[in-house]
Amino acid sequence: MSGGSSESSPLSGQNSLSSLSISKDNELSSESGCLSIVVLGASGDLAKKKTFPALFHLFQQGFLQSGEVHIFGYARSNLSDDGLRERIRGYLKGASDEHLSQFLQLVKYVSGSYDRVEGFELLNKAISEYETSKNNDSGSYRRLFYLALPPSVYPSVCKMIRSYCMSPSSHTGWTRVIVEKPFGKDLNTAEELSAELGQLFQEEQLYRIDHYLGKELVQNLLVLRFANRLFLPLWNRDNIANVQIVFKEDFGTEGRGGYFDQYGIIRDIIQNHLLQVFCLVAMEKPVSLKPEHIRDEKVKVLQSVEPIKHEEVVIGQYDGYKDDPTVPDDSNTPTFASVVLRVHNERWEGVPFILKAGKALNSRKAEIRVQFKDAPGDIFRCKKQGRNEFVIRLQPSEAMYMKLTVKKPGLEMATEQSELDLSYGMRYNGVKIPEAYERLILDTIRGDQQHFVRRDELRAAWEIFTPLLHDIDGGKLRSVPYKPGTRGPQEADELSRRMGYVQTHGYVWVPPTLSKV
Ligand SMILES: NC(=O)C1=CN([C@@H]2O[C@H](COP(=O)(O)OP(=O)(O)OC[C@H]3O[C@@H](n4cnc5c(N)ncnc54)[C@H](OP(=O)(O)O)[C@@H]3O)[C@@H](O)[C@H]2O)C=CC1
Ligand SMILES: O=C1O[C@H](COP(=O)(O)O)[C@@H](O)[C@H](O)[C@H]1O
Repeated sequence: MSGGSSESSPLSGQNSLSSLSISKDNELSSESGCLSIVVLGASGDLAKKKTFPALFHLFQQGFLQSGEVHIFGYARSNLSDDGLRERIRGYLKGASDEHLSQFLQLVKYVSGSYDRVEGFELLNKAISEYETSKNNDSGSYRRLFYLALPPSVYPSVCKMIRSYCMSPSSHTGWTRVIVEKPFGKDLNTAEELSAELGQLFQEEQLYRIDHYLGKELVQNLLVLRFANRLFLPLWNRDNIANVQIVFKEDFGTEGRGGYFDQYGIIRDIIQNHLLQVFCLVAMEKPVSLKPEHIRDEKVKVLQSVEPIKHEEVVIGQYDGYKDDPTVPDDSNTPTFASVVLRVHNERWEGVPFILKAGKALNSRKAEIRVQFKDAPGDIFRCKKQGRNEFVIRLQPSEAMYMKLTVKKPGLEMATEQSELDLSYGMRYNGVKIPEAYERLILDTIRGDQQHFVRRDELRAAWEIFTPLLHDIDGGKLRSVPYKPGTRGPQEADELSRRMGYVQTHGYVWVPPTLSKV
């Protein structure tokens, strides 16, 4: 790995990948020069809770180096450099005061509106001053814009960036733009947004972020599926009865009711995060690990999804959701949904994929549960012990475990359900698992689009959900009420049963301990 800057990073600089990028043929190539990272919407929630902490962690690990990088916050609020630094300081954890102040010194603030020339001219001036101050004639000028903003201002902000803030053509380098979801509200609005941004930037410059693609166990899915002989012959309709991809939160919309009510849980979680996970579980093996090969396969599997049937959907809304003054009294917006996807291809015909997400439920977790069919000719008569299940828990406490039937230890020939267990906390004790945003911002700097959503992928995703969303918006499906702190509507468990999911009864997990060797 090449070192890049001569100025030292807090952690010795041995991670200095700020100067490495993944070229089109997936080889690492080196880049040096100035890197300007601009966080637009710097005064907002996402910026302070996710974007700046992610940048800080990259800095701490030496991926961003003082000598090469400068960070600009841009927003309408009237703040000074120190004002922004104070605002984000409390969210930057786990470092010495010295590292923290080194990082904060890299952060500058520019105030301006999102649709006026003056602000963007000021921003460009600030970036250029930094670039020329580095006396960087041979190196490249790299400009990364992170849009931590409501999507309504994406088009005007992107026009301004395109007109006033691009990396100067007098130097080598690049301009890249990270855009946050929601990418539209349905197929038409998403296509309009794509067309507007597409007129301003090449697809290679646009990074549509879905932070679930940055989670450790989501990134593990391709390795798991395609590097393990064990799974290759099993991963299909002959062996798998059903797949559940589940997101649960144990809190409600909490002050975000106004935003949430415009979108609902399908647009907020299922159409993007869970569908991305679904792609990685269901897609065919890509030709190689090149981003385009992977994304080609994702598009193919999305295009093989059949139209969603109303009778294979349950939507719900928790009691008390409408107490939020920003939510209309007659809102039908779902805070819970369970939606069955069916893939019309040779591998998956007949296997239901149940995508379930809900707020204000009984627990917080995100997991993939692959349930296998019963073993034929069961001489142990052990069906009561449950089916094999392979569970990948994305959060909290990353783990993957295979529930399987074993002989109960003892003199009798009795069976019970147990597990092969890979709990990351135990197996990778002390290893820090990177935050999703951290990883994805680093990918952007490296020019690796593998974990970002391509335009045709987005289109295919909206094609699946738009008819259902329009029917919900038009009142053709009604949200069933459910009590906060429960599993959601009973109708959803009923739907899972109808889809062939067989719940295991009597399985008790005993967390492993090495103390009784
Ligand atoms: N390494 C580790 O950390 C391991 C942990 N464990 C723990 O052991 C416990 C049991 O594991 P496991 O059996 O996999 O998970 P659970 O018992 O939590 O859930 C199993 C499945 O049953 C569903 N379910 C739960 N209650 C009902 C109900 N009343 N009606 C219909 N469906 C229901 C769940 O749905 P839903 O998803 O909606 O809740 C889920 O799909 C869990 O807490 C698990 O985290 C087990 C093995 C390894
Ligand atoms: O995108 C979103 O994700 C969060 C959940 O993210 P996680 O990484 O904590 O699982 C969710 O709370 C929010 O509603 C949604 O917009």
